Amino acid sequence: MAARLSSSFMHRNSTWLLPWPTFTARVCSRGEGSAASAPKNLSTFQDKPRTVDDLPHVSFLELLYRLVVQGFYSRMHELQIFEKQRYGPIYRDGLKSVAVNTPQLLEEVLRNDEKFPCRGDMSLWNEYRDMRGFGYGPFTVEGEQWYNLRAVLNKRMLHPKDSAQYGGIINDVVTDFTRRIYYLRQCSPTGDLVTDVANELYRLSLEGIASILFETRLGCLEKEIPAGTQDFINAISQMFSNSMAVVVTPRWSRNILPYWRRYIAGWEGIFSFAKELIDKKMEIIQQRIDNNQKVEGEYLTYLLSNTQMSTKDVYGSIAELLLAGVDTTSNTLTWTLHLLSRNPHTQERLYEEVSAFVPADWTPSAEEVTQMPYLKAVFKEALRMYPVVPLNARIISHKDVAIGGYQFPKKTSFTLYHYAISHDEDTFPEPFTFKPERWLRDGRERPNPFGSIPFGFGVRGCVGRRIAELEMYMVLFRLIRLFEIKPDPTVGELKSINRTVLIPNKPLNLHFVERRQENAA
Ligand code: HEM
Repeated sequence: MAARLSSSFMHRNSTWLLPWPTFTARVCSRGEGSAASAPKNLSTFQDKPRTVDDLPHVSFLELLYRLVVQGFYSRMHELQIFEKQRYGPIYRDGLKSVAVNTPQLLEEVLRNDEKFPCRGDMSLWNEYRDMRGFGYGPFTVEGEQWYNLRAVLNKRMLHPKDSAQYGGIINDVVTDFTRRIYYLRQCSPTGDLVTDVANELYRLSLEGIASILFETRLGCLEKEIPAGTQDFINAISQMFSNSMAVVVTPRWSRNILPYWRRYIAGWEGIFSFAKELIDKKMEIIQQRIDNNQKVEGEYLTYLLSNTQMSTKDVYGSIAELLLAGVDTTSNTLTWTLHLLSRNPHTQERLYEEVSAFVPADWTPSAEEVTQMPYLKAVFKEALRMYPVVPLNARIISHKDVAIGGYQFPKKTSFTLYHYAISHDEDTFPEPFTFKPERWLRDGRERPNPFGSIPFGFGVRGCVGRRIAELEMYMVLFRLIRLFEIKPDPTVGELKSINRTVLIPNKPLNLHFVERRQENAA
């Protein structure tokens, strides 16, 4: 348990990480198995139904050995592939959850999603909210309350038409970002190098999501980040970096050791920043109401004035949306730029699509960028190779289920090994090669849709998907039209490490060579 928790809350290289839930639900078992065994065939011809006891399983000690001695701790996504080779498509993992790692089994699990799907225990996050009387957000709330909250949050966000309304705001942010890229290039010795691109994309993503949620600009793309915004970024970092210590140290030590205090201080910083912006917006809305003026605005105004949500619930939801939206989007963009820099032919094909699509001096609208098949295929493929959320979970709470020919009682926890699935050789030949063409609808056979579902599935799937896609399409469109992106040979090979989201193991530098000739043409 601690291992999964720690992986979920690690902090590194100034990257702040989204916690995926920890699993407290155990597989209900009729008894412990003995040694790890070889995978068994999923034959349906057998005397009695197979149960969890018939599954191959990994012991906790073995998991510890792999993580600590074999060094899979930072490469838990690679451990998914290692275990798949050793134990087969379905087995009990070292934390006693049922691991599935083929598109077919993933589909079976997710088709059993209940009305209120559950990923796992979020009590560490809930504790702070309970202490301060803040409401729960989409990550922390469960059951019917979650369902009602999503009904509210989904509006103005989930449908492509909803996200299109933010096209103007996002384009403004992207314009500032390209300006910043020009500025950073100028400061570099070669005149075109941008160092630590992931950090720049983090600033872009935070600015983008905040401008939608708060309807205000934070200034992340200015030369110097404003102090209040920097405090907020530091607070996120502080909360995540102390989470692991809080989990592994006993409750009685909370007043003695510094971790709990720091962890809570991190949350205080996050909520006080969000609260200040929300309170400001409420004042503006109230003034307009008092003056009999029409209340107009984007997401926050909608939550505050058009829904039955209490202010404390708005605080909870906005904070969680903000935390969920930044690392995911920025790391996806980082991997995409990295892949394009290493694949000039792909980049050229993308440039052809981009430059043929709208006139050179034209800023594309949301409708326009979402109609570009190759651009979309590039992101689908980047997310297949680097699914920023490499692992997810479901607890089937209220019914017994049959998955892969095995019977499982209710409350069984399933771990969804997305990294292994999206590198499944049968579904994706040459799984480690970047081939956006796989995803084109040009008559070729398309891969199993469950082979890569980077935004999750069904009613509990990602609420920010359309906004993230729009932002990523818009920024890539503009960058590719302006620049040819080339690798910095001094960086060497970039590897992915797992810090809940997949991040690069070292800073990525890229050359942004201006396509001046072509732009002028
Ligand atoms: C490339 C960007 C992103 C990726 C790959 C991504 C991926 C995911 C995944 C895999 C899940 C879990 C879904 C499931 O369990 O089926 C999720 C949930 C969630 N995401 Fe995203 N996400 C991204 C961007 C965003 C953004 C921009 C926001 C905020 C605007 C956001 C907000 C959320 C929230 C609130 C949840 C929890 C939903 C719930 O439990 O009901 N995400 N995301």
